Amino acid sequence: MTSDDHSGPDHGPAPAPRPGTASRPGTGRRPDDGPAIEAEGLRRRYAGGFEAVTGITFAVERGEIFALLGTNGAGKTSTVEILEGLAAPDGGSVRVLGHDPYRQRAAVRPRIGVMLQEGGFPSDLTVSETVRMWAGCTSGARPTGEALDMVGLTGRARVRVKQLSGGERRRLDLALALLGRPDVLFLDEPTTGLDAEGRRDTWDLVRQLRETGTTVLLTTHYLEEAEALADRLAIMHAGRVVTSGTPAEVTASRPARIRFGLPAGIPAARLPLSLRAAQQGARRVEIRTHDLQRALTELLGWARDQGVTLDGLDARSASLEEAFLEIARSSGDRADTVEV
Ligand SMILES: Nc1ncnc2c1ncn2[C@@H]1O[C@H](COP(=O)(O)OP(=O)(O)OP(=O)(O)O)[C@@H](O)[C@H]1O
Repeated sequence: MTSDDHSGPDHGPAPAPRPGTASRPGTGRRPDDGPAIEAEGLRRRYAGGFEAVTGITFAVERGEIFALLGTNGAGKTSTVEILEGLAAPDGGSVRVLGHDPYRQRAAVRPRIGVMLQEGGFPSDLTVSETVRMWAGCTSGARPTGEALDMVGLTGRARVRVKQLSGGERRRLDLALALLGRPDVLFLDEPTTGLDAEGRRDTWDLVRQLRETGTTVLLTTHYLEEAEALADRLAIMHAGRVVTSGTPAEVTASRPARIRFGLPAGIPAARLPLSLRAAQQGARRVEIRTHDLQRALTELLGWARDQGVTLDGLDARSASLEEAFLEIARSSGDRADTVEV
């Protein structure tokens, strides 16, 4: 595969010289200054005119883990493919390590690692043969043993790819993306199909890569993954970035939630006015609040005074999942929920 080949699976850096460090025309900035990834007003249109990415802007700083989240069909893959240089934007601009990843592919490709959703390896090769094959067209590749060790596949080196489990294939994909010691690593749903331990191992590896200065852009449907890993994130919906920031920033504006059940014979209407949430007769009550401590204190005080046991009491701060669901939901709050 050459560095200009835009077709098929494309994991690791291809052989090419490292890019020069001349200033970029018009910016006065050297390619090695500034964010690792910059997208400005980025658009992607498919045949028939459907616009999957409708002018998004974001930046990923060097050495940062950045998660791109979104509903199905939000436009994540369409965006990432442009960042990886696999497609040209239909509007706006994109820079990876200071270069246009599509037009200046030879400068960018050797410095990025790509883990696609579907790896597609020759299935008759063994794991170590596959890694050696990719290493053969990667300049400065890690030794095969090191790459396999990083992803926990050392014990499977002699196994044919077709005999690997889905999770093991994801790990092999990751090993190939890491082969060329990339400065920027693109991970498209890296832990899909991995068991809980494999997922944790991958998280540890991604954190170690950040320690050594690697920039990581990942897409994931696992919100706890984004919460655990991402320094910053963006949530996409219908081709737009709806919100972005640190996980704490994204959840900060969302209300906390208290849930409980009332005993039979105690209608929700008996709750203090400031907490009254449920319709008459509803058993499960959900209260949303921007002042969790105050609302909880009031609720517990009321329950004590009334001698009421709150069944299954559960109070929690807003999570990324809630922020995400709020964005994904087209309708408003449920009828038995109130914000206080
Ligand atoms: N080759 C294509 N031709 C036409 N439309 C496409 C093409 N690829 C993707 N789309 C459409 O573009 C939109 C965005 O798709 P994309 O794969 O980027 O979303 P995504 O956020 O990665 O979704 P998912 O989470 O389901 O993987 C979807 O409506 C999809 O149907």
